[in-house]
Amino acid sequence: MPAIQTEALTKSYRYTEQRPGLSAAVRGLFRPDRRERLAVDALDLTVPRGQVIGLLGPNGAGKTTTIKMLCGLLRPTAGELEVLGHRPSKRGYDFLSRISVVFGQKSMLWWDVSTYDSLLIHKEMYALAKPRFDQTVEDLSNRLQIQDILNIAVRKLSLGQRMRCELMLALLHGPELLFADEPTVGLDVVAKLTVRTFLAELNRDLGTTIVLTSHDMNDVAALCERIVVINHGRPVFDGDLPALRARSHDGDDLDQVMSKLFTAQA
Ligand SMILES: Nc1ncnc2c1ncn2[C@@H]1O[C@H](COP(=O)(O)OP(=O)(O)OP(=O)(O)O)[C@@H](O)[C@H]1O
Repeated sequence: MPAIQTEALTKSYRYTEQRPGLSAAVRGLFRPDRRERLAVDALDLTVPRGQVIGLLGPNGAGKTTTIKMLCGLLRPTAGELEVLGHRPSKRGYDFLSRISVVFGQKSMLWWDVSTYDSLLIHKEMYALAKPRFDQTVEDLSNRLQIQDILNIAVRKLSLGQRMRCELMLALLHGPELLFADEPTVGLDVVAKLTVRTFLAELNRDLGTTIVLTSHDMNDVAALCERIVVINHGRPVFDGDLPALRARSHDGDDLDQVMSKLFTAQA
């Protein structure tokens, strides 16, 4: 059974267009201008277990929407979806204890308490036994080099420190599948390298399946054995790094290859 299997997975958002100006805003109260935006358009995707896949695309391509459906945070509008043999939107305990998600742009840590306190809350949520909890905390904090900052309030951490703590919290319960949505956004080169090395080791040592989104092609080149590029919610490329590089002409670097891929399909 693959880690992820989708068939014609579709999500459209309904929203109300806000018109500029006071009188238009008042008119809008009585006659709202309802619109629909197709964010993910009949996506077919199969991800085998143990794969590190890069889900790439321009801003607004539908990457975050796809990830939110895969982890059950959003209900699809249409299509079929199975993740680790489960229907994600049911949000069953067995499913939730086998996956995890980390967002570079959104914190899952409690802001006013230390990372260690957040870890203790997750220990209870996932019913982890004390010896396993202690062992995992020691192992992950060594790998992420955060032993010294576990007891500091999260709001006092730098972005790079917080991101490493986010990863630790996300992985405390030993998920088989990790969704990492822009985990290196805003990080300096040293912090980016630490996160990349950590994710590579996680996949190599524990066989964790990883779905990564990133706008940094160095992350993708270092980590992803497979790259799926989506635009307007549809795949426009599915292959490995050499196949992506093979699209390079006149010495284009990977950013230029991606840029051409985005605009050609727009
Ligand atoms: N709650 C919402 N209501 C209406 N439209 C939405 C909503 N959330 C996302 N969208 C739209 O859906 C499309 C896909 O958005 P999504 O956030 O999935 O893109 P993305 O590929 O993750 O972009 P980025 O790289 O900028 O994070 C965009 O056009 C966005 O404006």
